[in-house]
Amino acid sequence: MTPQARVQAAIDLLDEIVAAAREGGAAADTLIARYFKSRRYAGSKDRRAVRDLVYAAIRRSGERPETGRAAVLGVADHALFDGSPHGPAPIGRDEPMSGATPVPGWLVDRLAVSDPAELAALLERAPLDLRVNRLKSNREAVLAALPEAVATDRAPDGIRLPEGFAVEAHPLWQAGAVEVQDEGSQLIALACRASPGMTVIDLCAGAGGKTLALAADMEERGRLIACDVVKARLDRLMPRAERAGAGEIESRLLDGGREGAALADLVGQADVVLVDAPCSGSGTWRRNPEARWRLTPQRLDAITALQARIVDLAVPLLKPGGSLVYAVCSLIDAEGRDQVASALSRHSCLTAETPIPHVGRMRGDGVMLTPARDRTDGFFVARLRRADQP
Ligand SMILES: C[S@@+](CC[C@H](N)C(=O)[O-])C[C@H]1O[C@@H](n2cnc3c(N)ncnc32)[C@H](O)[C@@H]1O
Repeated sequence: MTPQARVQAAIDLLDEIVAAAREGGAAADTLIARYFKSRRYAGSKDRRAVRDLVYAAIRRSGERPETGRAAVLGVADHALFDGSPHGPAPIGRDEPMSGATPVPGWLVDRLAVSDPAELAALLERAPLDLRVNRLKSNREAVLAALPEAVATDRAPDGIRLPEGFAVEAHPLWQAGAVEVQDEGSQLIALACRASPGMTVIDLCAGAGGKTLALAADMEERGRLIACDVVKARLDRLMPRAERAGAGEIESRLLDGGREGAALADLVGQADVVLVDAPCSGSGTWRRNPEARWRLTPQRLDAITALQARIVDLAVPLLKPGGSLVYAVCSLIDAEGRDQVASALSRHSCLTAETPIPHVGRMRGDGVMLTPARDRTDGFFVARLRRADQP
């Protein structure tokens, strides 16, 4: 492909990505893979160049662009818009070009961070973090086996690797000694203070990233119950648990809207309930910058209503003295600070505790972690303790 044809390919792809973001269609990665499947003439260098251009355009623009061409005009060499065959048409006078904005305009005032360096860091490339699985190994042994790795600053089992490290091909990963997990996620599992003998419920377990960290803390003693409403996600947990040597995890599929039915026997039983709630994912834009084009005020309202409903499901599961750990990978206050303030006002039995001493910055009754200050994904986490007497 000529450089001009690569630019046109990026424009065509971005048209599809913009439409999919508007209509709730497939993710950018899926659309890129599909595009090249039907264009076998594109070599690996072409694919990489087009992909890089597409992602540069997505990262540059917090606002969903009107067209793929407006998005590409912001990142491609304008000399390539020369009208040559298979390339883009020459640039017209006053042609719209999408601006460089990290955050969609409507969200600017709703984020917990406003400093330009904090905002820019939300779109920087994310590091590759692993959690060493203490059921199989320890950090010193893994660091000795991976000379390119360094220990993370705060998560005691975390290590950080250079970009592009093929972790799933490594024998340590295949043996279950390490799991891919951002240091921020590791710190949230740590906020649960799970220990052997406890009953711990991971209410929004997904494919079990944090469940596995909790299992290591519990050393296979006690009860660890992983719940979710999506069967495909829970199904992915069991093979991971097997690889990690965490065989004692119970999993429960919940019926969305009628979750209480499958939780009835757990009322008043839990030392800890982790609510790693479904959220906008605004703290993980650096991994998924396209998510900014999909979020709308209406969608955010629906997400926050669901979060509040899940908190209300979690509270009765706590035993007196038990703790609810609420977390979102988001820096939108409505999902973090305000959600917890509202939970505390609805449930007078709860009081806020410091989630993780000396980590992050206080935000309301919780703590936030940000890419710029903490070098993690963006998170909000709070720990709410139920009074000893019911
Ligand atoms: C942020 S993700 C969880 C990620 C997971 N804890 C991890 O560490 O990999 C949120 C999860 O909440 C689940 N979810 C959505 N609605 C739910 C509900 N009503 N009850 C329980 N889980 C729900 C989603 O399916 C999704 O897997």
